[in-house]
Amino acid sequence: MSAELSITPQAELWARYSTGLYRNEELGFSLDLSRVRMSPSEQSAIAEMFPMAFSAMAQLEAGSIANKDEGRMVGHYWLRAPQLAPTPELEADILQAIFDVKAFCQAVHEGEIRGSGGKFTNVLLIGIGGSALGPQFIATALASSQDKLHMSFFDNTDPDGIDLVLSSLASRLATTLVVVVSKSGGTPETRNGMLEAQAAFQSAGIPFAPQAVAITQAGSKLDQTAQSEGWLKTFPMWDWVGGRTSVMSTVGLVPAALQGLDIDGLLEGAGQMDSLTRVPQVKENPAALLAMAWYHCGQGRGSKDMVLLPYKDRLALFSKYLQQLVMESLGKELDRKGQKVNQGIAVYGNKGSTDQHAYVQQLRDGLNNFFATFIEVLKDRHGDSIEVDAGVTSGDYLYGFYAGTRKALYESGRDSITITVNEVNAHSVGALIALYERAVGLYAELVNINAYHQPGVEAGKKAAAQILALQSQAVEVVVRNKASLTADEVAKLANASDVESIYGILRHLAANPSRGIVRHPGKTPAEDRFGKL
Ligand SMILES: O=P(O)(O)OC[C@H]1O[C@](O)(CO)[C@@H](O)[C@@H]1O
Repeated sequence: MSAELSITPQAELWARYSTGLYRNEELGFSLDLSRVRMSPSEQSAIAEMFPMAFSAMAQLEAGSIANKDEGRMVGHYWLRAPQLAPTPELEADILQAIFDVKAFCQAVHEGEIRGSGGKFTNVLLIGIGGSALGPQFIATALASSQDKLHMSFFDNTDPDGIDLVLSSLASRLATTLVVVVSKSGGTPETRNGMLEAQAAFQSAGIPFAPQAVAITQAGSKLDQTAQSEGWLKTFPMWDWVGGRTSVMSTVGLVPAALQGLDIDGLLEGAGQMDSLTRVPQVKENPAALLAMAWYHCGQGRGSKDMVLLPYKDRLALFSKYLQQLVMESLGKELDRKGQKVNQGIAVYGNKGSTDQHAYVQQLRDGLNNFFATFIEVLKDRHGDSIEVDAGVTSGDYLYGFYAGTRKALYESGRDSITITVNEVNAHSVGALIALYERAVGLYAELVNINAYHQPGVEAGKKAAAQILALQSQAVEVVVRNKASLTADEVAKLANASDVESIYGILRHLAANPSRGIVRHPGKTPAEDRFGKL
């Protein structure tokens, strides 16, 4: 057999890897698509769609109304390149906000701004979705023993979860700075968290307002509350920054700076990646390469899930962060022509090698309905490692498990992407965030959807409001009646048809004695009776 036909798979893969690897030495970043089975003709076919995507992205950065459904610009790239903002006023606003964040946090760190108990020791951030996920991801990814303030989060309206955080803050409330984050200023979960925090401060006899910061749009309900109650500080959010792309705005910069993290590094890393992903050639643009691989793997319909496997504990929250960034951006019913497409890419993952002892079994041998994205971090740790075997460290094992899993998946016909960074630091975290923000934006152009609105979440919010309205009707009926009633009887007396919702509401209330409702179990839910406690 002639030499050129005797290429072994390893030699062929090595050739594919080394010729196709996208690398940027300055950022210490590389992107490997060699384990995505995509022929040159398939790549060319997808690449033909990119000039339109690059042009749309350029218009977006120039200030077009890229979010047509909400009539808004999409300006998260300007947060790390203010000079790109479409007006001098916006540029000035961005620069002023960064200046104010630094000045405020310096005053907190130096004790010029203090709590009733002295210098601040803790931050309690209250937010949800993009108003919490970005701050949580960065706080975890960049945490160190040098942190200036300890970070805690309310990111849900779960009383038990709130109690758990409050108990960890117990003796330190007097030196805890509360940062309430809500772009709309009206998200119920965040409002509830704020009220719970205020109640905790009140029962501890600590004034809340002097230790409270709001990050929200001017004029929002939260802004009005902060102004009327005389909170310590407010920072602006702008309508041209979406919640899931807000981490480089005050939403992420305030908590990161309070923690003592390098916010300039975050912004610089993101800005450097933005420059790379602005290049209008697919092969020279890491975000375009990523979007092309997503499109190929899922045939432009998200038919395969994106499994995130960072082999670094610090990056464990990245998959949760990307779930919102990717799925709230791409998970849409209609495309921009109004056609029903039910688009999206499902995202899940945690970290390697941990996940090899959880679901990698199915990835290797089960349903081939995914593509993996490995994130390899070259630097093992600060300082030296012990040897766990002769000449082998735990970091060698982590590398071996990554490389082995990548090989095992490829050999069983599963595609994977590998992103490699030298180490996890503010620059590389900023760059990773920016990479995915751009890849989502470019991919959305390929499938012609608006990546910047979220109509689907409004449905859930409206339904929740209906349930709460039903609750007050049901309670009023139960309290008014001496005899206990079945859910069906309550529904009839409340002129409500949704018996099951009434049952669920009353069963939940009865499980929490302080609510004054008791459940007398019958043989079936229909026979359960509810009365006053
Ligand atoms: O910052 P807000 O307005 O409280 O919204 C929180 C989150 O809720 C959503 O609006 C809907 O999930 C997200 O887009 C956003 O990040």
